Amino acid sequence: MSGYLPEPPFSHDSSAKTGVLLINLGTPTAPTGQAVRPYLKQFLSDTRVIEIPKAVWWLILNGIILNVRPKKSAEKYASIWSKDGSPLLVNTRKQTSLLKGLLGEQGMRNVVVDYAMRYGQPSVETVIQNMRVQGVDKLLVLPLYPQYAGSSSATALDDVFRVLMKLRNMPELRTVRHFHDDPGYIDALAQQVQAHWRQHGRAEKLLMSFHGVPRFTLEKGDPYHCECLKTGRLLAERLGLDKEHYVVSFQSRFGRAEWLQPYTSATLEQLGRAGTKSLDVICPGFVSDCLETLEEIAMEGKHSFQSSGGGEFRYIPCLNDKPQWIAALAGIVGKNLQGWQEVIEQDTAQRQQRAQSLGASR
Ligand SMILES: C=CC1=C(C)c2cc3[nH]c(cc4nc(cc5[nH]c(cc1n2)c(C)c5CCC(=O)O)C(CCC(=O)O)=C4C)c(C)c3C=C
Ligand SMILES: [Fe+2]
Ligand SMILES: [Fe+2]
Repeated sequence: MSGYLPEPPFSHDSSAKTGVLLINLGTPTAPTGQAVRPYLKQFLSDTRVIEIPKAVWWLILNGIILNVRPKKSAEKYASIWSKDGSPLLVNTRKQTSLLKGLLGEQGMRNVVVDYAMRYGQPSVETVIQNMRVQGVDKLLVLPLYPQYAGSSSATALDDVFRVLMKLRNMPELRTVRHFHDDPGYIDALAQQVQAHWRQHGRAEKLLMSFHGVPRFTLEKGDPYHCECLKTGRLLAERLGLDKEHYVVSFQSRFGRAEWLQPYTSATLEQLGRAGTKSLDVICPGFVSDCLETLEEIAMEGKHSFQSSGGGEFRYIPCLNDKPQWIAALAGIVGKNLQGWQEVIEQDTAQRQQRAQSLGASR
């Protein structure tokens, strides 16, 4: 038996299509220890995420972490869970359907848009197979992480490559590495901050908190840190903020190793101790609100800032389903589809002509 996945049935009639596959991290199916455990097991078994010798990590993961963390994480998930499910999933689903609508309005025919999750469901394999059944033979993959990191974007792309290795008839492939300095994305963030300022006024400082990664990854050549700083600088420039009025920090430290600094938690405490009267906080590295923004920042972060002496804490939501973000996403997709759409349109026109002339000769 070959290790290939089945090929979709061949159809002479189906015209070729482009697939746009958005990939996000994934999230548990329920805010319970039982549901969080397999999610964490898959996530934390990824060697792009945990770079400790496999045998040692296996013991720590199975002996300690998977016995303790699922219950604790589940309590945190329960505090942010919505009636439609995990915010990360709900937001990713909305973004997908809004992007599909906008690309259609922009006249991009024969484009199939869908999302998959790196960990959990829907899996990359299921979604790619489903796209192939719909006639997709050109695939654009866009990990929903503005800044490239080995532990986020690269592992999402690994998943795609693993699926392609199992296909006899591979689609053409393009990948988006990052969009940390894309003008549409920076502009969407700036509009989000400005809308918040119009509603609540402007705080003393703006804190931009990005997800952290271990510090050694920077030393070994991962560009993530530089890309976060660049996003921060571009956003500050776009908002007209000078260096005293904004701070970039890194959150979500996992384990004992040093991660990128300054840590968000320590920064919030310092700002609180320094008597900061009001603070705006945004998480520009997340395009969807999720556990790390809604619980760790908007709840825990607020508490540590205020209990250290800080004043008003105003969390600015992620881009989620904001029209300016969906427009930016469509712009990134459009740029990356250049050339392909023309081929598909020519192909469709030729098919139609052939069908017409066949009809006329009958
Ligand atoms: C924004 C990009 C992300 C990078 C880079 C990233 C690296 C990274 N994460 C962990 C460990 C955990 N992260 C967890 C949640 C989580 N992480 C991201 C994004 C990035 N992670 C998101 C969007 C989320 C939220 C998921 C949701 O369901 O809402 C978790 C799970 C929650 C918990 O138990 O704390 C872990 C664990 C590491 C180790 C790492 C880089 C090495
Ligand atoms: Fe993470
Ligand atoms: Fe966290």
